[in-house]
Amino acid sequence: MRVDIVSIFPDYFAPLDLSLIGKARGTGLLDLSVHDLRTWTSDVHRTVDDTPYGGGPGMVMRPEPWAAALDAVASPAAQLIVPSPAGRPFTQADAHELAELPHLIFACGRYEGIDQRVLDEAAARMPVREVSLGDYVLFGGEVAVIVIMEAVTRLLPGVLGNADSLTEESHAAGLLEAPVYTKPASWRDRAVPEVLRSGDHGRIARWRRTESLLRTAARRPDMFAAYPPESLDKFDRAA
Ligand SMILES: CN1CCCC[C@@H]1Cn1ccc2ccc(-c3n[nH]c(N)c3C#N)cc21
Repeated sequence: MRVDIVSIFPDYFAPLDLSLIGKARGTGLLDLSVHDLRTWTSDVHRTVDDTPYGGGPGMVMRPEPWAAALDAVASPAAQLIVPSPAGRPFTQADAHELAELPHLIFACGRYEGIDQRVLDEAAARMPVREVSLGDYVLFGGEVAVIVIMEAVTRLLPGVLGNADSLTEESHAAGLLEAPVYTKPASWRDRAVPEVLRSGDHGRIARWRRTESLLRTAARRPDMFAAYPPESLDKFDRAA
């Protein structure tokens, strides 16, 4: 997978040199380039913003540098991902869709956002997705891109050592994952649930599913309501 990120703060993406994303870059699973939008400015001050038409607070990112940047990094297979508080909520399903694509371009907005004509112009030649991480306001798109990059990269074949972990985790099966435990068996007078130390894999699987269902019902009624009724086991904590 090829990924191009365009931002006025390219150093924000230093974390993408670390851990499994850094390893994926090193092994060639991920071809990631980070670009400074100011590369495509033409004035001595390297200006990327200007006052908003119609008035209002703050500044808006000018279309010319963005158009030149997108021209420079685009390819026939590219899709443009634009983080925005006005975007559609980004979900695990979106992560799976993006992980299947050959080339992603991320446009990181700042200030009050990017001139709308940049997105309109891009949409004339490639798919454009405006996505939001959630109902809160960030300073810009960079943090969202780091989150999306982690959600997508971990789905690429060969990045996770144990692909099984992708099937059991939260949101993968439409449920929140069950609690996890490790040694010691008792810690500050708190014991690990006996079933997890029973060696009875059937009981363990039933216990984990029940815990997932209970957690999802309690914490994410929206997810629980969407869970196919035919998939619901009876709640059996006597696993
Ligand atoms: C604050 N400031 C004036 C109001 C409008 C937004 C602006 C800041 N800002 C500029 C570009 C940009 C991109 C994404 C986000 C963002 N916020 N929350 C999310 N879930 C986001 C995503 N994904 C915020 C951004």
